[in-house]
Amino acid sequence: MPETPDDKTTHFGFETIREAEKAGRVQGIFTSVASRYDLMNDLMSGGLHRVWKDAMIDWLAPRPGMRALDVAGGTGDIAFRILRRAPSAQVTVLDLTESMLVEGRRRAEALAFRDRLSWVTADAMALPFPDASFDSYTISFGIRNVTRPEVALSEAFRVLKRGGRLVVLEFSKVPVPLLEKAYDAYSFNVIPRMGQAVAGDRASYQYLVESIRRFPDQETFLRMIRDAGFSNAGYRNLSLGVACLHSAWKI
Ligand SMILES: C[S@@+](CC[C@H](N)C(=O)[O-])C[C@H]1O[C@@H](n2cnc3c(N)ncnc32)[C@H](O)[C@@H]1O
Repeated sequence: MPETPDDKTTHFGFETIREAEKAGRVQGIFTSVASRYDLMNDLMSGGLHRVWKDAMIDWLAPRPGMRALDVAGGTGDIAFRILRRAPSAQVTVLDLTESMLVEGRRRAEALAFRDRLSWVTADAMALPFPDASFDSYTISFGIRNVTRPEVALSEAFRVLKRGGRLVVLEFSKVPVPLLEKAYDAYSFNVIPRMGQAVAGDRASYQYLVESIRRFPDQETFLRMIRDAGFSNAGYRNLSLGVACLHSAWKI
């Protein structure tokens, strides 16, 4: 029997669900965690997410006056870092979850460059921008939540100008078996409990660790980036592969 769009399935953590349900479920998770999101990031990663995000910006090397798009930009961490390096840039922060952007706008109120930010609620799979609109496209800890990452990547390619740059920060695979075991033990035993204790929400953090396990490894994701049309693609592991930066160009 032919597959209809409604029959298509995807993963929500370790659960198999219909594709059409995923965005709503993901939105529910991030609506629930929005007010504790930044605190939980520091607690879960021991502050390491800041080092990884700084490494992302180092590799991106923001330029004065650039037009930057930060997809799944949440509470603004990447956008703020771009503007600290290049205060004359224009940064659009796009996210599926309005509550995450509300937190981001609240954080931005105290910042000198707040007028250089714009905030857009939309899905990474259907960007509300014309072709060739941006010099850079960043997505940090967002792509694994998207229902069809390959669609998000082709949208990234479409909205970038020629010469534009893609940089993706995401959790990845630790290639050392013993370390991977220790990391798994921490992820599955500690993080959901921490989520319960700090944010009163175990299920969202269980989803977080499961979604990390399901995301493609470094080489597979590199192929997906090339398949979307990008050139000069490469990656750098961070903290032994716990996280990874992928970079590529539209030429
Ligand atoms: C783990 S947070 C990352 C936030 C921020 N980029 C950071 O690094 O701190 C993931 C974000 O992805 C957003 N998101 C998930 N699916 C999305 C989609 N399809 N399109 C746009 N944003 C999405 C969520 O709403 C959430 O704000």
